[in-house]
Amino acid sequence: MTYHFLKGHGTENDFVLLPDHDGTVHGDLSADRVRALCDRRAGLGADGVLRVVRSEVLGETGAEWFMDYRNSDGSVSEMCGNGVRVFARHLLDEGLVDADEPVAVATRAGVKMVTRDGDLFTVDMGTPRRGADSTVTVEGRSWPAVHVDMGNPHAVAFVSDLADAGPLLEAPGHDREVYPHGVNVEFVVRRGPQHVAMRVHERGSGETRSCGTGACAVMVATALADDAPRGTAYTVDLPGGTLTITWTDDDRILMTGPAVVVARGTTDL
Ligand SMILES: N[C@H](CCC[C@H](N)C(=O)O)C(=O)O
Repeated sequence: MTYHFLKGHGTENDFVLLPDHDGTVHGDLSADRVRALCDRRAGLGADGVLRVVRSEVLGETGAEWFMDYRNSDGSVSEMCGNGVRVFARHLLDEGLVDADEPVAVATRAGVKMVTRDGDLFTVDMGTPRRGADSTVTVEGRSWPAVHVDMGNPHAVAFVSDLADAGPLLEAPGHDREVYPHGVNVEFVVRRGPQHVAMRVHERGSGETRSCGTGACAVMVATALADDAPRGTAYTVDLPGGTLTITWTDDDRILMTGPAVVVARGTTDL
């Protein structure tokens, strides 16, 4: 069966978007099909899939549109920060939402509000939650890991050099009691005041060029270490680009970055 897709990315964290407004095209979006779509040789290639479906179809509320996010291994995740910017861009590009209002996107981690300013999109990522800290390991080396939950789980490790994380071809060792459903692991170095750089091994996708929720988790861990006042903006450099993250006075995380749609087409996958 042939159907439409779009390809987009946010700081080179890339996604296949599947319009499925009434849920009748991809209602049975299986892990196998997600893996086939994300395959970078035999498929379209992506870090994940964003299914575009009306919330009512899934019994969700809070916003007209629901971002059904899947990792490239087919697993389901609660939230995707770079993805929600691309998702909001798509809704605006297609005239599916009022361009004069913030875009509301329902997700498994609640409703996210997205505002556009030219080529930049700002997402209210909600309130970060701290969990039990632990340790992550790579090739026999270990580091303390700060536990930040952005609707999905993160373990943030400060390292002296991003190369310390090694090739990141497999998931870093982590405490499965602290992270029973797996974890996104970020490695961070300082670049200056309110300025860090990171790499990430994503649960279900492997090392990616960027991770929006991961950048938020990194900012939270760094701001806590700095005892930074609320309202301080941090610059987070990722292999795929730069995001600006702010922790507001009312304890919410705002993430600002680009979102582009690079292709539209049809596929039989
Ligand atoms: N790339 C996404 C994160 C996906 C998280 C997913 N790997 C998980 O299992 O939580 C982002 O921009 O936030």
